[in-house]
Amino acid sequence: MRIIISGGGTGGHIYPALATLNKLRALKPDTAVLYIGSERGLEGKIVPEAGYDFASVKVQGFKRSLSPDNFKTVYLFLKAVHESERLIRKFKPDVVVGTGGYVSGPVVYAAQRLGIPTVIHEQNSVIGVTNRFLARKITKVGVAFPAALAAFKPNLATVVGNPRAQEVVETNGKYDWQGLGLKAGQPTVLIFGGSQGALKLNHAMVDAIKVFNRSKYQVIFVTGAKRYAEVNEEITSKGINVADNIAVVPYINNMPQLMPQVDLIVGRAGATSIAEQTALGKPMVLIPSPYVTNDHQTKNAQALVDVGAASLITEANLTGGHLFDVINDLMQDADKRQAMAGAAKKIGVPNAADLFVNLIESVIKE
Ligand SMILES: CC(=O)N[C@H]1[C@@H](OP(=O)(O)OP(=O)(O)OC[C@H]2O[C@@H](n3ccc(=O)[nH]c3=O)[C@H](O)[C@@H]2O)O[C@H](CO)[C@@H](O)[C@@H]1O
Repeated sequence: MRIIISGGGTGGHIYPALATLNKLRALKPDTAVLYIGSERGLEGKIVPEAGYDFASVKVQGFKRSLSPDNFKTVYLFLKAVHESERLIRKFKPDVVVGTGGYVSGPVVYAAQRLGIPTVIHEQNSVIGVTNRFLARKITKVGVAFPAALAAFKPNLATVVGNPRAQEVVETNGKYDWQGLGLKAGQPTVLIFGGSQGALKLNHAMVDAIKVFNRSKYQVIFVTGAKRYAEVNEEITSKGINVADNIAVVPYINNMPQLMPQVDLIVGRAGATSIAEQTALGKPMVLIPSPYVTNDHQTKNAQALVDVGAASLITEANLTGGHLFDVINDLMQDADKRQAMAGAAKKIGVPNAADLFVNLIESVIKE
């Protein structure tokens, strides 16, 4: 099979694409792959590191207000369609797959213009702008949440879960705790604000370090790569001591190895993170980002709170003290964590990569 895949901007769109490619390669080692991403997104670093050929096009998002910048967005889009057509003609894929983010718009649209089968994956329960645009001419759609089915024409979309969920479930092996300066076999909470880190969560965590210093469990505080320097400055300028049970790090490169090992996960309610955490059956504290389209993270989080898998903190109520109290209560209560873990696991889709790969193969056979 020859496949072009595109998705990017943030990890939530990139990791499902990579998990799909990894599964395809495991099943069919001779699969030829080209990943097309944006020039500025995280994919420019993550994809080549994962060992896939990478090409980039330049795109930017629409501003919600009437802004002259939107003319530039349209111009870049048309240019990216043209460039994608050139890449597609050269690579000759059997199928072109989009996993969301602005960049997948021109790439999948170009394939549609050239009459090549196209598949998109929607990670969220509320369908994104790019996927809404592409849906008009799409061959097949895989969605993570049943709630997203209604956004597509009948029989077009299938629930497949999120391919990255299967990847974290199938990854085993030891984690290098020493690399984080922590110990293996200790109760541990993992705190991260999506793939880019979250400003308010970081501030709250810096305030909470003083109290976490005295806790009997370990804390991994992931700041987001771009925010690492500013978090360290804040820690230093406030004269805060960081005890040995706490690791402050910019990014976790090997999340599928780490996530299964931790006892509680605290973070945003991005769809891909949630898919991983439910498939693994992890108790969660979610602080949904209020800055995303149609407030979809609050909907993602609420669905988990409703089934008893997560506790919710709104960003408006997020302080260091409150964050510590919620985490500390759960870390003292193994029964509660176990009940939440069981509820999470019930809604996880641990075979999502198989399901999505089958969907992709079905359009080629058609
Ligand atoms: C601000 C924004 O637009 N957020 C969206 C974006 O979030 P974002 O990119 O933050 O996505 P998610 O939280 O869904 O996924 C983050 C991914 O990055 C990984 N990870 C994270 C931190 C780290 O240090 N290492 C690491 O590997 C996680 O394990 C996960 O696989 O895409 C999601 C999926 O469409 C959406 O639901 C989110 O609303």
